[in-house]
Amino acid sequence: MRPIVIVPACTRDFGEHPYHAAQHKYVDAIVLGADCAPMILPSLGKDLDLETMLQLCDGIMLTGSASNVHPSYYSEEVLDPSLPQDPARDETTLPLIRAAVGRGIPIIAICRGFQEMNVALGGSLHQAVQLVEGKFDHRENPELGMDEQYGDAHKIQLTPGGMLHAIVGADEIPVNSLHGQGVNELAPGLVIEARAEDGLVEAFSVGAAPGFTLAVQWHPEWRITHNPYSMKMFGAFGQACRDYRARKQGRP
Ligand SMILES: N[C@@H](CCC(=O)NCCCC(=O)O)C(=O)O
Repeated sequence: MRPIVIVPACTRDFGEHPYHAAQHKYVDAIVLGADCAPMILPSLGKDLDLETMLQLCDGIMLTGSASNVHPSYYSEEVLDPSLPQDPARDETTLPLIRAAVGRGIPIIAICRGFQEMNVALGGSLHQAVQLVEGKFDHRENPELGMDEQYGDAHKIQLTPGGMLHAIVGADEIPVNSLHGQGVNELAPGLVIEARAEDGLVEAFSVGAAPGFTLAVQWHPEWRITHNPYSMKMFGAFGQACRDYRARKQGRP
């Protein structure tokens, strides 16, 4: 039996009907990279039976999304109302993150998921990184094809001696970049695992968490089997989920 990894959905309207949706590349990475069983979790917010979901799962993946975490969660007004939001996803993931970290449930978080973790644990975001003095524009060019949009965009420097440095086995790696927002104030207790060349935090872990936690701003799920660094990251996450499941079942 493979460990179950829950994937909180984005809410989207397809025609007249609202859906709970997750992109294929994320759930595919859980299978191909972590050798776990993905299960998309409807973002029901306060109506979600959080306890049942936490009992059921052996890991959590927080995906990217074009939508932004609502800035009211870090006491700011919306800077650009034309950008998409997903309140139902916020209401689902932010309490889920806090509960899961406390229980040691393994978490891998990507892009929006990375930003959700920082906000859920008490941090804040730059709502438009490109407007911050000294920071690059980290957004993708939407006029390019997908392979170019998800291609290498810049390098990141991994924190020497850090968890991600140990997993990846390199001091510096190239990453893609498809985000307009980014970490401003890092939440208390988060450990920086990588920074971009402009100093922006690109990866962190939760220092005191009893379980595996890895949050990254880029997209390791993209064509995961073609990227050895991504396969190492997801491999470590998958092993953490297997270990968590074994402990839950009282096995060594
Ligand atoms: N909206 C946030 C997060 C950006 C993000 O997750 N981009 C990926 C969207 C498409 C995908 O899931 O691959 C921001 O703009 O910073």
